[in-house]
Amino acid sequence: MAISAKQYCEELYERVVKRNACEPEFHQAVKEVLESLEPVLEKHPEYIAMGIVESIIEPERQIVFRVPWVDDSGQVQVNRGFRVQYNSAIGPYKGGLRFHPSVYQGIIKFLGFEQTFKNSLTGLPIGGGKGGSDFDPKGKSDMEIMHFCQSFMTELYRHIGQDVDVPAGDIGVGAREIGYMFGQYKRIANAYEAGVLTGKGLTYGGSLGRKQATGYGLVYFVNEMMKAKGMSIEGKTVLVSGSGNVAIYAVEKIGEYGGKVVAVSDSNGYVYDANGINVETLKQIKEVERKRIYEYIKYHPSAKYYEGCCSGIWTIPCDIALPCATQNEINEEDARILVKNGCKVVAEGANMPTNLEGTKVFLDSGVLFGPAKAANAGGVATSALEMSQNSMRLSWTFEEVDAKLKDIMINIYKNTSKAAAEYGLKDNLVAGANIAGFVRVAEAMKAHGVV
Ligand SMILES: NC(=O)C1=CN([C@@H]2O[C@H](COP(=O)(O)OP(=O)(O)OC[C@H]3O[C@@H](n4cnc5c(N)ncnc54)[C@H](OP(=O)(O)O)[C@@H]3O)[C@@H](O)[C@H]2O)C=CC1
Ligand SMILES: O=C(O)CCC(=O)C(=O)O
Repeated sequence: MAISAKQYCEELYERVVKRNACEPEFHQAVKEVLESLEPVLEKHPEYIAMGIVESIIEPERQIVFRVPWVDDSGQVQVNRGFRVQYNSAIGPYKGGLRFHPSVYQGIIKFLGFEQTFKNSLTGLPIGGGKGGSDFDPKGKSDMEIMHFCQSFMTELYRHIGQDVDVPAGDIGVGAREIGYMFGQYKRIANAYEAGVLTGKGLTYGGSLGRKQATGYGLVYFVNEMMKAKGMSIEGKTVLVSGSGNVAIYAVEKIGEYGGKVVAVSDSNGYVYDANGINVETLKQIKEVERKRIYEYIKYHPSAKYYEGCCSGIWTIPCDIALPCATQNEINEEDARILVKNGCKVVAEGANMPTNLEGTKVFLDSGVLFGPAKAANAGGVATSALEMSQNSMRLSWTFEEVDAKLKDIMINIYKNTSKAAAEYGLKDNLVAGANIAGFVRVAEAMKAHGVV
């Protein structure tokens, strides 16, 4: 007798844990997806019979490499580099590079796995991938960053290409790092292949609007979620964790919609400004000076700085919470405090910032919850728009890119809520995003046969 979808998913999850030991973030990401897919697999047993679920969990290729470089004191340093080419059913592998000391195989795998579903949700032809290194950019000189990026690309270049695998930025990787890596790629490959990386500078093939896209897209998604329930961002109090690329442009767009962000953070602490976080100050400190968030109170002495990582920010009463720093920054207790203090909307700018228990608290409490795969997909979607412009050798205006981004986020909201409702899970956008993201990739894999 055939086993039920539930039993299949439970047994598969056990095998995943065994085969990928000591990778808790990866297990967490897989568990959430398998739980969401149970009703789909009941209705479509062919996905089990054809091994689609098992295949989608297994990366197509995992590359691990040595990254030697020389620091400013002449000392040789050796880091580890990763690229996980997760799934190419619907397009070339696509996803960012993360430079952070916490990076190891399990982090890159969870990110690559989630990226596959996210990229599918954008409706654009991009497969899933992710990479990075345990290199810590903090406190490094510009020369050290350049030497590291060049060494990283000296190995990575042989695995990527504009029709093969297209990396971009993530934590610790912005336009500066992409610039150094692009320069090294061009030199080694002896080709001006503009579409090999995205998030490029505007003078050499970058797209207007890419820098803003993840944060802006997140707020477009929040706006759609709230509009559908007769609510609006205007006049709402908002918390944004992190103070990097995603956080800065989420703060900016919330302000444009009439909301007030009262706190932002970094891994050392958070700043509370009852007058509303000043986004120009934030850009000055983080994008120009590359300093810590406590510098904010030097510009705005009435604001307060609280030392300590990372839950403190979630104790501030708010209407909307936007976690935009890193994985598992909201646990069950943080979620309970947010709900108790009146938070009605949570949308994930970071990847997997809420753990499984925290997510359950939000869903059970009727909080409008926008999961990362859907809510932060605006960044990679705009990367795909950058690839299109590179292929056409054209540049769209900021307004053109931003209008396309907005349409994409509106469609992601529609498709995730429709998929949730179709399987009797109305308003559960976690399930909706996993289901809608899965089905598109699964159908392509089915068409390709066992490959
Ligand atoms: N950039 C993009 O286009 C996209 C990014 N994302 C996700 O958004 C999140 C933020 O990325 P992005 O803004 O690009 O990265 P940045 O490097 O620009 O900023 C990261 C921010 O998060 C904080 N942070 C990072 N790690 C930790 C940690 N372990 N504990 C506490 N705070 C931490 C950083 O503080 P500190 O400086 O102290 O380390 C910093 O304020 C990530 O989860 C990323 O995967 C998702 C989609 C697209
Ligand atoms: O723009 C990209 O290709 C990747 C963005 C990213 O890393 C993400 O969506 O998590």
